[in-house]
Amino acid sequence: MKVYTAAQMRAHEQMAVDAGTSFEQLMENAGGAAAADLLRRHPEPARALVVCGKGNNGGDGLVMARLLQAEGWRCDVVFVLGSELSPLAETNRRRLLNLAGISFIGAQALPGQLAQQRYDVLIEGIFGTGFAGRLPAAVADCCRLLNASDGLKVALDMPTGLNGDTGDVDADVFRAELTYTFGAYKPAHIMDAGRAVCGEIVCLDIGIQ
Ligand SMILES: NC(=O)C1=CN([C@@H]2O[C@H](COP(=O)(O)OP(=O)(O)OC[C@H]3O[C@@H](n4cnc5c(N)ncnc54)[C@H](OP(=O)(O)O)[C@@H]3O)[C@@H](O)[C@H]2O)[C@H](O)CC1
Ligand SMILES: [K+]
Repeated sequence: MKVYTAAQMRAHEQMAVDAGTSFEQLMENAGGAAAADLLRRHPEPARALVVCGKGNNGGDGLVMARLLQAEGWRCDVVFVLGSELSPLAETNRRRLLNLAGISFIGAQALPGQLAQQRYDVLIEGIFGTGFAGRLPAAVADCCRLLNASDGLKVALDMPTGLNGDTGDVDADVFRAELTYTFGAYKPAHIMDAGRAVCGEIVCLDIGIQ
């Protein structure tokens, strides 16, 4: 079992890029592998909420949204840390514009939306390996809302509020039922406190060593 810290992930990602795979392709591989597994579990078109931060963890969610909508899913996308995204997340946000089945909802509208709309799947791409420090209040509020909502709770790489390197768990951590991690497990995935908030953990190949 491969277990990589955030720094080791960055090093292996760079090795893959040096060997000819672009960062963009790595993100496509991550979102693509997660979407493929989800589609095997839910072959019928369903309705998903994709909650994104501003980094590449959210970018993985945006790739998933595109691939799920291509299979007839309806995906609502929300950005909880503003609209200034990482370059790769922005590229994948643009790819969603004008696609049937994709709607963008404002972060302010999320509580009302969750009260009136039942989602089959909640995909959380707020923070991954780039997370450090404490959860911002807006993110903690969002995680509480998501935790109280129906629908399969899916975390990308790690549930937001779980530090992948240290295993520290915030009180308002997203409580996932399924965690898709990419390239390798992260230290928190094999710690008891971390495992308790990840649900089933599926490690997906994205083309790094
Ligand atoms: N490593 C790989 O091979 C691949 C990784 N993928 C996915 O990308 C994420 C990691 O993406 P990254 O952009 O590095 O980081 P995150 O998306 O987790 O978040 C970074 C942004 O979050 C901000 N941040 C961090 N901590 C806080 C905090 N406490 N409060 C507020 N904001 C925070 C940070 O901003 P800074 O200003 O602090 O720098 C970043 O903007 C990985 O987990 C995978 O899901 C690829 O898609 C595939 C290859
Ligand atoms: K996440």
